[in-house]
Amino acid sequence: MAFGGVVAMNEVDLTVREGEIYALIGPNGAGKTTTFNVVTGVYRPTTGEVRFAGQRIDGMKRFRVTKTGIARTFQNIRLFHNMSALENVMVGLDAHHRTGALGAVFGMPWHYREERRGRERALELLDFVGISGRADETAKNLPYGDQRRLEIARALGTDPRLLLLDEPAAGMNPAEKQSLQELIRRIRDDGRTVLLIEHDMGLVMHISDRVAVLDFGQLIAEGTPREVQNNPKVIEAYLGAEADAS
Ligand SMILES: Nc1ncnc2c1ncn2[C@@H]1O[C@H](COP(=O)(O)OP(=O)(O)OP(=O)(O)O)[C@@H](O)[C@H]1O
Repeated sequence: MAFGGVVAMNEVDLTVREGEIYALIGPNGAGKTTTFNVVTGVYRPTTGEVRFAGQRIDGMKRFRVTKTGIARTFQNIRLFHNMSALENVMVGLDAHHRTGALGAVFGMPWHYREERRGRERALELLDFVGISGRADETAKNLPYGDQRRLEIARALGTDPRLLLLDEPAAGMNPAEKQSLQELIRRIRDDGRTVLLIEHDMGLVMHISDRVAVLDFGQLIAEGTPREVQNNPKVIEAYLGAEADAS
């Protein structure tokens, strides 16, 4: 993936297996978010392919990618700040509803039935992520950790086979990180695959089945957490980044 002269990802070849928790790590600017954007249809890769469950998805429009079974959260939380937690999840579900706005305008009975079902499903999802007690609170008033959970609930609303989480632990305290870790495991145990960008190495090394390391747009290592931690190229990339920052 190139942006003018900047090659953000260069010959990155990754395979995420069904049912695993796979982490993408690397110093700032390594190409992690770009990878998410290429997978989810925000960018069309300059060259190369993206396949999901055997199907080519590179260059597909974002809503089509969603329909194939991929959902994501963002590094900077993107919620409807003035809506309640419940409404935020329901909006995500609406994309999959049959009747939509027309049914609402004409007061169709099936619309109300679907709305009731949507409400129930949204509550289930809030319960799953552990914030059902805050369903009616306005999103912007939720504590930061709960806003991140709400984003995950909303992403799960499309019933994805693959969930991409962009720095889910950012800004969380240790207790919140611990329960996030459990939540990510439950998402996987629910039959979904998780692809994760995360800077918190403790969390990454605890929950990931495999880890890929990007540096300057190149894939420099891939393997189990232990393999990656002991890889000299990885150690160098991180130490180099620290030296640059100091
Ligand atoms: N739309 C864009 N236009 C131009 N350059 C871009 C664009 N998106 C990303 N880049 C460049 O691609 C490179 C990789 O950026 P990316 O955001 O993917 O890194 P990252 O690994 O996610 O970093 P961070 O951990 O800081 O979020 C950077 O040099 C960035 O400036």
